[in-house]
Amino acid sequence: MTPPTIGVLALQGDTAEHRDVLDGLGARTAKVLAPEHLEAVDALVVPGGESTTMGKLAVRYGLVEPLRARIAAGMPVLGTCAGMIMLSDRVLGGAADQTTVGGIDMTVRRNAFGRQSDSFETAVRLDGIGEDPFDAVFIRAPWVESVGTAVTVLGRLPAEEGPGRIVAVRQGGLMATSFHPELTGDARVHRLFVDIAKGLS
Ligand SMILES: NC(=O)CC[C@H](N)C(=O)O
Repeated sequence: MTPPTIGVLALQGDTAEHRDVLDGLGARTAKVLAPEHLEAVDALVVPGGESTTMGKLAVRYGLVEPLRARIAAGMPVLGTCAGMIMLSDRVLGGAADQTTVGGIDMTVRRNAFGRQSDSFETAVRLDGIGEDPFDAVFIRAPWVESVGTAVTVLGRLPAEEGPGRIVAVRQGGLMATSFHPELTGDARVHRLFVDIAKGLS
């Protein structure tokens, strides 16, 4: 079986870091900046960055409908931070003209943690990556307010960070994290996603 090619949406945000982690896992990666690039990949990472800008660029590059179509057809996608917002069916605190792609039956709150904790790092237990908690970096992150019945919660903030906010989810081949798994030198979130892309998980 040929290994899947995993695209990284390169409109905006930290694309290079995701490609580095995926390359380190031996995955084949490709930049996605146009609809024809999307046709050439088997799975996609939507990185962190600024979801309003990313949404505008996705419209300008004609990627919104192709992305929705591929997601509807079952393409696995990992969305991190702004990427989580892009994959969410409903957004609270979005800009008036916020464009998302959707796919995961959830409501996220944008910039949810407020000024006091704009950025922080904390250990999060995640289903599917083993027992050791993941060192999760949150940067003006969203949290998940609620999920539909088809969504599996993979991880929540630990009790000392508040009332168990959901920060990682999966719905079929779609996976999303509030935090930036590409920044801490721990490839387990990406490994899980590569396994999903290979149909192994
Ligand atoms: N690090 C990030 O991706 C931040 C997300 C950003 N606050 C947004 O709303 O898109």
